Amino acid sequence: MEPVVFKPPLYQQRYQFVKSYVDTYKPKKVADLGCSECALLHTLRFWDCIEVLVGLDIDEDVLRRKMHTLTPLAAHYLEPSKTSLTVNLYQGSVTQKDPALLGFDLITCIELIEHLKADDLADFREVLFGFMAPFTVIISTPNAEFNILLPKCTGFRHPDHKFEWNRREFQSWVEFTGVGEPLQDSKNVGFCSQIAVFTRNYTESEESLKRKMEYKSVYKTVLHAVYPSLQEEKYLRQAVQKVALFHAYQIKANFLQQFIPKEENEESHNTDTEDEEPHNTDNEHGHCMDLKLTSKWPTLPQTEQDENMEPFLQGDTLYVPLQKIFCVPKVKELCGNMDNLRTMITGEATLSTDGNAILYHVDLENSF
Ligand SMILES: C[S@@+](CC[C@H](N)C(=O)[O-])C[C@H]1O[C@@H](n2cnc3c(N)ncnc32)[C@H](O)[C@@H]1O
Ligand SMILES: [Mg+2]
Repeated sequence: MEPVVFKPPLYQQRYQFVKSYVDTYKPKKVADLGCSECALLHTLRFWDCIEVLVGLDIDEDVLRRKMHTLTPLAAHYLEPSKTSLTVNLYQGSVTQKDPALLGFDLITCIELIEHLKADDLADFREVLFGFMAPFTVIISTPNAEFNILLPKCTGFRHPDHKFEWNRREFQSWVEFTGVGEPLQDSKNVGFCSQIAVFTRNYTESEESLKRKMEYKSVYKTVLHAVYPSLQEEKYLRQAVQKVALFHAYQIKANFLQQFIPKEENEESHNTDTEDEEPHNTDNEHGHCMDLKLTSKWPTLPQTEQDENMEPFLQGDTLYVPLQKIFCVPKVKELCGNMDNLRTMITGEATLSTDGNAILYHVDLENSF
């Protein structure tokens, strides 16, 4: 018999099933029970909608071996994401009730239930649907009928399996679907992995939730990782400072271009191509860089809008208006309004007394 080959591999199709659900329904709190090597959690980690990601497994060693795959890296601190994410890994049994798993939008149990003994399976059903009661549960488990298409499979698919259900056993209590279809001319055996999706059709009362929250914690925390995000004041402040002060510096550099003596300006651009923008004609003033030039400046702007927007020199102080920095789309997106911009750069830049401009000391005579 031709061995059945799944493309992509079956485990990836199971994960894809969950990812498609997440794409469609955008759950915020997601837990994976029997998460083992945390592979599903790892792929779900950067789904923007997910704010809390939890893994539970009875095997602490497997969690400890893989938990590093879920901790934030230096790159996450350099570029914090817009949305917040907390990842918790717990060691414990799915037959135990712990408030840590209350209030979830989605709980997945991928190839878990067949590892539970009959008693534990009964307890788990009560824990999952009675206590945890998430909005949605996705359960996948092997389909025993498919095993005739798996030549190497003589008993159960895995020595630790306590049972493998046929479709009827599973279908009697679930909305029925699955991944891993048999070839077209194969027998009608159903999917290789059977998948059940349960959706809660009632709203839990606050009183009931409160009662459950009072249960004693029993799981052991193996990992608690909070990813840096722009939801946190300190990371937002850092991001604003980085982008705003970079642009302020660029505005300053562009402004000062016009004072660079012509020859030097040409030298520094001796690799210019024809494609580049023509040089600012103000540079025609040549290299006689003296204070006459600076006193020629500022040509203070005419309209009020210009006044708010354009950098200008007063003596040896360059004013870079916050309004101009605020017009940079990324700055606007991060700050929302000018007051926030002002607050977040205070302390990192010197501001004018009215707080409307960043000040730079410039020494035009000795700068070029
Ligand atoms: C086949 S593995 C799950 C694979 C994983 N969900 C995936 O898709 O990659 C089954 C996992 O269930 C865990 N497990 C078995 N009994 C458990 C229990 N009572 N409570 C929590 N986890 C349990 C095992 O330690 C094992 O890691
Ligand atoms: Mg299994």
